[in-house]
Amino acid sequence: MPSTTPDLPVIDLESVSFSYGDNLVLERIDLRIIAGEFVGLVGPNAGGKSTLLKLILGLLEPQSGRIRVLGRPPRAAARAIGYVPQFPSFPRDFPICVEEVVAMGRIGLGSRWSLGWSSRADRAAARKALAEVEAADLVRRPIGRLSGGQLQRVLLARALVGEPRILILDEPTANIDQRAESDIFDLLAELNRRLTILLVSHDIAFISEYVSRVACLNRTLTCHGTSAVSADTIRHLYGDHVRRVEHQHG
Ligand SMILES: Nc1ncnc2c1ncn2[C@@H]1O[C@H](COP(=O)(O)OP(=O)(O)OP(=O)(O)O)[C@@H](O)[C@H]1O
Repeated sequence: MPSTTPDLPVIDLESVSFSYGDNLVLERIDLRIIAGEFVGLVGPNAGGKSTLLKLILGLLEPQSGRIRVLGRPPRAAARAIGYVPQFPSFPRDFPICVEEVVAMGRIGLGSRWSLGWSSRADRAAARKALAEVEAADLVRRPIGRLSGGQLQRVLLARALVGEPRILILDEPTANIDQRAESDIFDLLAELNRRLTILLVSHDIAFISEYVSRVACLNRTLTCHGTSAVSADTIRHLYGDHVRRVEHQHG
């Protein structure tokens, strides 16, 4: 895989358009993310955020334009991406423990699963990833018995267990309280020391404290430095009726 140099964007979209049938969801999107950036992708409901992530992950193909991830077509680079989906991609009442859920993040990375169970190496990698997200104590816990914040940490560990170079997260803090949200973002700031991060959020005010750049998506894309994410930007994106969410940190 080509190495990440300052000249080679980690994620590069050139004039990408995508429609579901005749519903044009993304129009001529240009987005270039370089190594070490932490980009927040914001926008209204149905603005196309999840669709854009699916294109970068190689789960969808654009009708026009070009996407490169680490210089390669998205599918060829999929192993370099750790993905935290908007909702858990497994039933929460599934009778497995946290360690197995995290180890599943190694399926497809050459790990040897037999009869549906992970190898010793996979479980060791899972415990390492759980320690990194400060959730080592949850290792034997059934997945259905976690709080929202704990579940998000476990899903983050699952994304990290394949040792990706890029982390993509779709609304990772949607259903958790503010304290847990701050903790997750502190963790992401730490991970950003070695990983490039692209994160979808509804909460512009909150993420602008953490990210290096905000990309605003509502079928077309506009990018701002974090300081430019003003009340005007929010009004332009969401309309006057949308309340700006304020958070207290400290
Ligand atoms: N599989 C699909 N088939 C048809 N239309 C879809 C599909 N997935 C999404 N859409 C439509 O595409 C548009 C963009 O959806 P998308 O999920 O990308 O937006 P979003 O910005 O992530 O929204 P939200 O913030 O509500 O999660 C919406 O109008 C949605 O109804």
